[in-house]
This record gives sequence, structure tokens and C-alpha cells, in this order.
Amino acid sequence: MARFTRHTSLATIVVNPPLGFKLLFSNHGKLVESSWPQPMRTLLGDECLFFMEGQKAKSFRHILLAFLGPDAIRRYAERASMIIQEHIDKFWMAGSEVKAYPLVKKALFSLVFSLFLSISDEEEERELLAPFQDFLQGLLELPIDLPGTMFRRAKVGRAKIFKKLDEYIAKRKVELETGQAWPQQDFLSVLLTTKGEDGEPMTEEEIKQNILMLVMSAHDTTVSSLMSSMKYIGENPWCYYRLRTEHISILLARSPNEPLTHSDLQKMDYTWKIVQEAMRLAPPAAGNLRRVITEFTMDGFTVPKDWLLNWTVFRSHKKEKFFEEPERFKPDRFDRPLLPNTYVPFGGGPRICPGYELAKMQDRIFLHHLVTRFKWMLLDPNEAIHMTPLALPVNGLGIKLISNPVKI
Ligand code: HEM
Repeated sequence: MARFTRHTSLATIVVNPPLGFKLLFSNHGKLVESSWPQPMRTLLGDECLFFMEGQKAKSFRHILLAFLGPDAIRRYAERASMIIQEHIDKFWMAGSEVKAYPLVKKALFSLVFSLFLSISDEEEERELLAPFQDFLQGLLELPIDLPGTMFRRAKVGRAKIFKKLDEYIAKRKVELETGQAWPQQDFLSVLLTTKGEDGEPMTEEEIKQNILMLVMSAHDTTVSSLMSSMKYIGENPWCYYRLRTEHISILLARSPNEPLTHSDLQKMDYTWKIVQEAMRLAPPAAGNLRRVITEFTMDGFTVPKDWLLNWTVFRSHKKEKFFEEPERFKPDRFDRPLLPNTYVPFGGGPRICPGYELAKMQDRIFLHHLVTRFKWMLLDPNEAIHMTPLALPVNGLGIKLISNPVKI
């Protein structure tokens, strides 16, 4: 069930699926807790969900679902569709050779800023984008807090973001009181108006830290899932044609240029199978660590308190015993039920990724607008995907865009 390694100062056990994963996911809070690197805690702050446990985490996840749960997220489909459509019309030029990574990143930043803070002005977006980039780049650097280090830049970035968030919060409170904003308008409004399971609203410091954490968690993970989907679609023309067929029938059932609705998204089964298969082969996030809080016995070994346990997709996603022909890109494998605790790009148990529905919505909308306008050719069919630490094509996925509009 497990392999022992020492890759931190604490002993770390890499657990094997499906039983090791199940043990971790189903015993959160009893045997194990989340464990994140200390520099991340310094930069994000103690009050964000990553570092909460027990009732506090449960209560905060309850607030999050008011924005990210399946019923809530459907409210935002049309807005998301309009933003992505506008972005593609403006920045994706037929006949050009482009790097897909910066373009997709830009589109998803615009989307996240709109859904989280109702920002639609490009200038305002830029004012937040630069410090966010600094913040993200410094997150995984050595925590050397000296002038010129990436860590210091990340801290400065964080301070700038928090200053802007202070302004947004103050303004939004007034707008909510005077009826110029509404409770479900965006994530900020949800955080300001929803109480946790304990009946308590969030403090402003908690709101700022958690917005920062969510932008970070939401961003490159979803970009990664789209990058690898585009790469595998580019490598497999049969997949492009099947995907396009699904989207043509959705497009033809609507008036031209009308944004996608939640019910359109429900017709995108094959699209989601493609993204799932891309995330099997190139999982955006490798896995995570858990810290043992109560000594227990596993496979005859006693696992002491404070040891770390690591679940990682690399022990399951490409294993023949769980996935037939594991190296092949076969979206149809998702037609059949999978063995539980083997396909885990979003983790599992009470700390499963709360952004699943948002990521699924973004991926399907983006692919719809892309595939109904373009074909794309991979400029380097051998471009590898590396974990950096998220799975991304090493050279930003160079593609040639070929116009392919749907004739209505
Ligand atoms: C394809 C996109 C995404 C993938 C593959 C992904 C994957 C993951 C994984 C593997 C975890 C760790 C679970 C664990 O510790 O066991 C996680 C946690 C998390 N994700 Fe995502 N994620 C994605 C998108 C998002 C989005 C869009 C958001 C927010 C809107 C988000 C917010 C979070 C948060 C807040 C956590 C921490 C949850 C907690 O500790 O309770 N993620 N995600």
C-alpha cells in the first residue's frame, strides 16, 4: 500500500491507490490533516482555507459552495461565455502562429476577475494582473526575504493586491447596502453576505486571504487542463472532428452570437471526456501531502504522528492495472465507471477540490468557442508537457490557427 521516502526533513510515505488513497481521503481530520509548505502560509496568510481544519474548514467550504457549488455556478455560464467569446474574437487571429499558453492565461484571468470581483475594465484588470503574476511566481521560491528576491516581490505583490481589495470591499459594502450590487453578483458579494455553518460572517482579512488563495488555485490548474486538451486534440484529428460535431449541433440550436447557457453545457459530454482524459495523461496538479495527527497502523507498519503522507496521481493515472493501454489518448474510456480512488485529478474526500464545477464550466466554454472558429496545427508535435510544478507544455504550446467557422 505504501512506499517510504525521505524528501523533506520529516519522513514521508507515498501511498498507493486505491487503498492508500482511500485511507487518506476518508480519514481526513481523524488520522491526517492537510500539510502545505510554510512559505506558502507566510505569503497567503493563516486565515485561508488551505490551513483551516475541523469545523472552521467545514464552515468555510460551506460558504465557498454558495459560489462554487453546482447550483450556484450555473448562474455564471452566460457571463463566462461572453467573456471567452470576446477574448477569442479579439486576440486569436486566423492564419497566425501563436503560443497558446499566454493567450489562454489572459482569457482565464479576465474571466476570474469578472466572476470574483466584477472587474471588466482592462486597465483595472492590468492593475491587479501584474501584482498577481509577481505573487504567483514567488510562491514556490525559497523564502528569502531580501530586496530583489522573488519571495520579496511576491510579498510586495500581495500588499498591492490587498490594498486594491480593501478598496473593492469598502465600495461593495456601500453598493450592497444601497441595492447597487446584489448578493450573488460575484464571489466578493457572496463572501460579504453569506454566513458560515457556525452562523458567523467572514472578517475582511479572511475575505482577502481567501480571494488570493482562490485566484491562485483557480488559475494555472485550469489553464493546464486546457493546454493539455488542446495538445491532445491537435495530435488526434479524429478527436477534433468528433468534438466539433458536438459543438456544431449546440451552435446551430442557438441564435448566432448568443452566449452559451447552462443547458448547452450539459450537452458537452464528449468535450468533458476529452478534458478528463487529458487530465489523466497530464494531471494539472500532482497530488498533495497530509500530516499524520494520530498514530495508526497500515500494512503492518506503525505510522507515527507528524509523519507526512503523499498521494500522487503518478501512482495511478498511467498504471495498466487501472487504465487499459494507459499511454493512449482514449476519451471513451470515461464511458465506463472507473475503479474508485484511481482517477483523482481533483483529489478526494472532504478536501476534494471545491473548484471542480468552475473548472469544468471554463474548460467546456473555452473549447466550444475555439472549436467552432478554428482548427489548430501543433508547431512542434514533440513539445513535451512538464510539471513546473503544474503540467504545462515546455514552450507554451506553439500552434498555427486555421480559420474554420461553422456555416449557418
Ligand atoms: C482543472 C482544474 C483544477 C484541478 C485539476 C484542481 C486540482 C486540485 C487538487 C488536486 C487539489 C488538492 C486536494 C487535496 O489537497 O487533496 C485542489 C485543492 C483546491 N482547489 Fe483545485 N483544481 C482545479 C481548479 C480549481 C479552481 C477553479 C478553484 C477555485 C475556484 C480551485 C480551488 C481549490 C481550493 C480552494 C483547494 C483547497 C481545498 C481545501 O483545502 O479544502 N481549484 N485542487
